[in-house]
Amino acid sequence: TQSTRPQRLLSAVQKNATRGDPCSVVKAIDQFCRSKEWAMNVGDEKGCILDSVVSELNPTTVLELGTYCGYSTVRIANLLPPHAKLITLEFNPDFAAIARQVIAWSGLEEKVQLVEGASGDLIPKIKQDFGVQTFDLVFLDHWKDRYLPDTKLMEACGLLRKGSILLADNVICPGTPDYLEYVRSSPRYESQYFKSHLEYTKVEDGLEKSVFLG
Ligand SMILES: O=C(NCCCCCn1ccnc1)c1cc(-c2ccc(F)cc2)cc(O)c1O
Ligand SMILES: [Mg+2]
Repeated sequence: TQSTRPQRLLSAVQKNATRGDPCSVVKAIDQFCRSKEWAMNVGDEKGCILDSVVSELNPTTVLELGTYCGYSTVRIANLLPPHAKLITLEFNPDFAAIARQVIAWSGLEEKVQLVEGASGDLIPKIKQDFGVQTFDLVFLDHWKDRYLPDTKLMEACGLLRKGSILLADNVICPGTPDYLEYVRSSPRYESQYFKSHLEYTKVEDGLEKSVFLG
């Protein structure tokens, strides 16, 4: 039977990266996506912007919406302090199965909790089921039409506090127009656009960083 792109990406990690070395896992995925097959990881260019936001914030609680193969999960977890926790939600069980193996190969399982399911169903359960009260950082990288409803849901569930940071991928390509309009016009957010490119291409894309003002 035919392998899937996530399976081929995982094979490239297991072949070219060193177990327990998150940087080599990130490098192996970027090399695979540049030289073999494009895949929808945040990528190296936007990944550097992600790294700088994480490093500056030094978060202890992080929520990632959209794990895919775990590329950004590994980038973020690699920069977290010892007892910090990253919860990552993935709807697609095939993606989740690959991501678990990529995260394990990087040796960062201790810092990561991957939960399978729909963000709309899981977000209201986070406080009771995962022992997190609020998130210092949320990385949005799942279905683009879920960014806005899930942001409103996180507000309603009290998962954001004054100073919480939302960092959203793909605000230009594929685009999240309703979300962008909301965080840029709402008095409850201070937003900033980081211009970049769609992963592994010359197409414009960028990250929107929005601080929740409470
Ligand atoms: O759709 C994307 N991500 C969501 C994947 C499914 C999420 C499932 N899920 C997880 C949790 N809840 C639901 C995405 C797409 C593209 C892209 C850009 C150009 C193009 F021509 C084709 C594709 C680039 C990205 O960087 C992306 O992130
Ligand atoms: Mg993305």
